[in-house]
Amino acid sequence: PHVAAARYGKDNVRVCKVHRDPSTNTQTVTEMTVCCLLEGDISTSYTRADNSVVVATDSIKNTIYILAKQHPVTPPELFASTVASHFIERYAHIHAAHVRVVTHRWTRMNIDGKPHPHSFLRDGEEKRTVEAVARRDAGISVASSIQGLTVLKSTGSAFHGFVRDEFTTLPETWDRILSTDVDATWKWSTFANLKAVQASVPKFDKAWESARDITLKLFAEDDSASVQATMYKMCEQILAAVPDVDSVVYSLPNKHYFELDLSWHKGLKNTGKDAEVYVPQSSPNGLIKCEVSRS
Ligand SMILES: O=c1[nH]c(=O)c2nn[nH]c2[nH]1
Repeated sequence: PHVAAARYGKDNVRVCKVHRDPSTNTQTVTEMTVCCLLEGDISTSYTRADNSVVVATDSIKNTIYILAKQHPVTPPELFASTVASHFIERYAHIHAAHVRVVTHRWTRMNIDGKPHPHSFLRDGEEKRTVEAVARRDAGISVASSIQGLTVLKSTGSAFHGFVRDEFTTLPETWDRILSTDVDATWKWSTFANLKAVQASVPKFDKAWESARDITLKLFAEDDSASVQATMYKMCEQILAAVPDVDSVVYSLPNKHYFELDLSWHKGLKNTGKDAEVYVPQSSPNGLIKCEVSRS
């Protein structure tokens, strides 16, 4: 037997960085959870108990804090690339570094109609996530995501015309509740090196805002024929809005809200056009995935 693949490192490294701007007496908070896994000439640490090739995961954790102190932590695309590049540059026997940065929401409070200088709120568990992979002599691949953005629309969603056979019980509908947790990823064209990522810094926040706005606008306005049809439109519009992105990936659970027949109670009408009271389903859920590439 031989080691077919291996990577190791530290997961769930929680980082909070406070930026203080004395000129405006305003402070900004960035909180993230980092995972950093290394690949390279490390097989002997598995096969021969050879620890001489192991950069301890504790040292990886220390490095993440030091780099957070010495370098910008925003946009997350830059920080993830900074961390990944560090390990390739510093250790000749490490050939790839996989870094995931999950950023949490700390939205500045508006107090009496004014942005507060140093107070923030967690307005949702939605995450902005980045995965950067730096490979020796092969540049840096960066994928940006929105995850856990939970949305619901109470109409404007239909699902009919699907396969009807001896396995089918689902009634067709022209008007249903649609709810999902958005998981959207846009994959950037490979960056040659960290300098190339730094040169693209102005594009990352704009791309995230575009992807988020496109997702919410289409979710709200599309007269949805299915999750599939609506998510494809989201992919198309993100590709059109962000030229440096090669492909877009969506993974959307269909979080069902079932109609409830109450007619057994004195003929109470609560289905179809009379539906008002629904039963939210925890499980099972539909799960609809797609990747749409530019060419
Ligand atoms: O939007 C939907 N797509 C599907 O594939 C599906 N299957 N059941 N309900 C569904 N809704």
